[in-house]
Amino acid sequence: MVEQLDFPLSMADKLKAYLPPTSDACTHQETRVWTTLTFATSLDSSLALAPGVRTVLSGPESKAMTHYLRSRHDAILVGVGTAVADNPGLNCRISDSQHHPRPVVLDPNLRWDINSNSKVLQLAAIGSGMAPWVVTSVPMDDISQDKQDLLCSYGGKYIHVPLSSGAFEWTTLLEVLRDKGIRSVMVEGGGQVINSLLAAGSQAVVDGVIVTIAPTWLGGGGVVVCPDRQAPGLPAARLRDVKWLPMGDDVVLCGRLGG
Ligand SMILES: NC(=O)c1ccc[n+]([C@@H]2O[C@H](COP(=O)([O-])OP(=O)(O)OC[C@H]3O[C@@H](n4cnc5c(N)ncnc54)[C@H](O)[C@@H]3O)[C@@H](O)[C@H]2O)c1
Ligand SMILES: Nc1nc(=O)c(N)c(NC[C@H](O)[C@H](O)[C@H](O)COP(=O)(O)O)[nH]1
Repeated sequence: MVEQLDFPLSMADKLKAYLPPTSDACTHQETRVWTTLTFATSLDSSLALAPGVRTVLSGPESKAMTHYLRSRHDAILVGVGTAVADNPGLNCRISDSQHHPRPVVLDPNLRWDINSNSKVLQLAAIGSGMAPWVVTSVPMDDISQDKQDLLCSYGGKYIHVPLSSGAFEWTTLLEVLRDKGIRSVMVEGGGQVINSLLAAGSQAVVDGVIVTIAPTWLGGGGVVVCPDRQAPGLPAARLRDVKWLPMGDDVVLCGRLGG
């Protein structure tokens, strides 16, 4: 049975200021990709009990919110650590939405063994999601034709982006996505992706931040959101235009960062 989630319009309205403009109100989207950072965290800033462990934090209401966010973005971006740990679907399961975001997976060294058993491809095959774009630093000529054909047969592809100081540069990544028709992206995680996006040189690309905070402490050893400081003695980042929305047992924190 395909899961169906509902998110009340009254709640959706409260998130509006933190989300990409709808196509009829589109202004800046021709030139920049609207970037929303969104994830669920424990009270001790953990995304998961340990790297590689799928950990449910969101309650039903905030989970529905996350899927509403998926209905409002062209793309959903995760790191290969999340792809490997969670075997995620990365689709939209809101009952009255026909839209699925394009999954984008940062996999510089092609660590993800994506195959016909991967949930994201199974969903794409039945029209309940889209096949991923895998962003890698491996040159296309070095990716086996079988691998490329498999992804292509589901409607996905590999995209080569060179590394800069050992990582993809966010402005470059977003330009690549924009050139392929993406106008909005939600970055879901995991820890390394979020910490890299919140780094001093990158956070300016973030428009909206929507964080689910679950009333639980996961304890030491988790996957932690803890970006580097801007400089010694200076905080890493601070949100503005902040709003807190209770959602079931969780609270959802909305704010703006760069933009
Ligand atoms: N609670 C949540 O909202 C949430 C969301 C997503 C993932 N998770 C959890 O987080 C864990 C995975 O997090 P993680 O930190 O281990 O992995 P991750 O998903 O952040 O992936 C890390 C990998 O992505 C690549 N990567 C990340 N940033 C990059 C950059 N700027 N340039 C180039 N490559 C980059 C690298 O290969 C890196 O090893 C899993 O347990 C998953 O269940 C939780
Ligand atoms: N909002 C949120 N609450 C959580 O409790 C949790 N664990 C995630 N995790 C985010 C991660 O990026 C993907 O949501 C998962 O990998 C599962 O993906 P699917 O639901 O199968 O698409 N996100």
